[in-house]
Amino acid sequence: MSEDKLCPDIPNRPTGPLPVITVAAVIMVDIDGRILLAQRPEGKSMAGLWEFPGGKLEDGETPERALIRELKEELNIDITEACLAPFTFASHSYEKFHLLMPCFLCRRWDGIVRGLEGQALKWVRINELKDYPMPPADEPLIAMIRDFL
Ligand SMILES: Nc1nc2c([nH]c(=O)n2[C@H]2C[C@H](O)[C@@H](COP(=O)(O)OP(=O)(O)OP(=O)(O)O)O2)c(=O)[nH]1
Ligand SMILES: [Mg+2]
Repeated sequence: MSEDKLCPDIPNRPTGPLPVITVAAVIMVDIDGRILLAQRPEGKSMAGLWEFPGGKLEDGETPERALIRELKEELNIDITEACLAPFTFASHSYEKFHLLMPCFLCRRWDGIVRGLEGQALKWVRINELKDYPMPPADEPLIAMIRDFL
């Protein structure tokens, strides 16, 4: 048997176990097909990068409940579970944790989007997404969104 590996190890990948953190995210699409990005504020990890709205699940919370809560807290809008369509997920090892991020699509919400936590918000066309640097976990999602929209 050859020792050659079909899938070589990714360099610099930590070998010890990483805590798995679940973050729910939503790709909000407006009537013109633009997508909402939020900029991570100064003082947070990955500050300045653009992300899909959402956040970490609290104990006992489903991804859908977490998004309903986060979008109210962060964007001042109301959404319902029925308007959250499971779309894809990201699974990515950062240095200190492994991110598991279920991503939903949402085209309907109540209220006007407003950044309640001082974060910059931007409605972006799919072809412009490349101009907004995103966390590494998000990079594979861009092609999936482009294929879908
Ligand atoms: N909401 C969101 N988070 C993302 C995306 N991509 C990505 O790597 N993340 C990471 C950044 C954070 O580590 C985590 C989001 O959790 P959070 O928004 O509740 O985190 P936080 O800023 O309160 O806390 P932290 O980053 O200081 O740990 O997931 C994304 O598209 N949307
Ligand atoms: Mg958040």
